[in-house]
Amino acid sequence: MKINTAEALIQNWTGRTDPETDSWRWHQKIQPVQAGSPAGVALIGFACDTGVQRNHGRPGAIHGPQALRKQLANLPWLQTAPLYECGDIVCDDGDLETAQQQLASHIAAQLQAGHQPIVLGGGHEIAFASWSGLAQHLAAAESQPRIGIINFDAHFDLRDPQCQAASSGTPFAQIAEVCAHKHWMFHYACFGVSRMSNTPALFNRADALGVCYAEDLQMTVPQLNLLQQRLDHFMQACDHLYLTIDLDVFPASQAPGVSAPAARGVSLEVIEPLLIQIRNSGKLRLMDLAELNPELDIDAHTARLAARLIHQMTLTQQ
Ligand SMILES: N=CN[C@@H](CCC(=O)O)C(=O)O
Ligand SMILES: [Mn+2]
Ligand SMILES: [Mn+2]
Repeated sequence: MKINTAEALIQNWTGRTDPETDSWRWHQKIQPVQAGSPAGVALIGFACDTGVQRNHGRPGAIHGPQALRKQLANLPWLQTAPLYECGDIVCDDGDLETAQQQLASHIAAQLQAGHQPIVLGGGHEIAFASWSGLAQHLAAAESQPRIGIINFDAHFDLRDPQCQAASSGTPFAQIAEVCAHKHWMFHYACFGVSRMSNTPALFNRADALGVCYAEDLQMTVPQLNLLQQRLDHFMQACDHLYLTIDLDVFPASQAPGVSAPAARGVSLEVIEPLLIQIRNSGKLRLMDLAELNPELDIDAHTARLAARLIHQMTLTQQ
């Protein structure tokens, strides 16, 4: 495990500079986070594909944070909250568990400082670390925090960690185990899950754990209203939201740069309004983006899509 510091990474935030007034871009606004920085959005990288490798996927997500920052750098600045670079946790030695612990502590520290972290993955093993960071932070003030996990994903990622090493396929089952141990509710929604990409054993585990899910086939524009009602109902039962977006939820034509591209997928047309609903709920504490694999991307389509989602989620409610 190693750390890329915020001060080192800030040098990489370069891009176009325009002569007109009111033409700021992200690379001109981002600052390295410091103790006492006013509350803002805190970007943290998790450069890791050890979980994908353990899950027999295609490596490359370790380069995700760098590719994503490159696309974020040139976005026009429409945001109101300050934006901070907080560095990378790099898992370069196969020791996923240590890297996850480091990321969790880093996230908890940023939350404690009043920031809203956005974590740039990295394989979906990021989710166990992200949730653990939020849990650490909330446990300091609440005995039984009501956390809702919203995952946009073609997969449940509920593989049994008792039968296999922790990986990109196990994070939500790991979280369910920790919740059971702590007597916390496990409130998990998976939007976009595909019958073609999950065995019946995983659907059965989802049912046993009371997971709220919408299949890719149900996630169409005519169904959007119903999906919004279901999302609203899910969000009402919790106080804090952790949003995680596995980019393989999108059709392969929109997101080719992932380990396991979707044959069908769910279109941005449907996902974006749901994300805006989550943003506007006032309960979102933490989000991450998982599975961006620049080595498999085509003309950075997936990285651009991921950057758009981050842009959208950091806008103030209109
Ligand atoms: N995070 C990925 N999870 C999927 C990967 C599936 C695949 O590689 O085909 C899973 O374990 O089900
Ligand atoms: Mn997936
Ligand atoms: Mn996943």
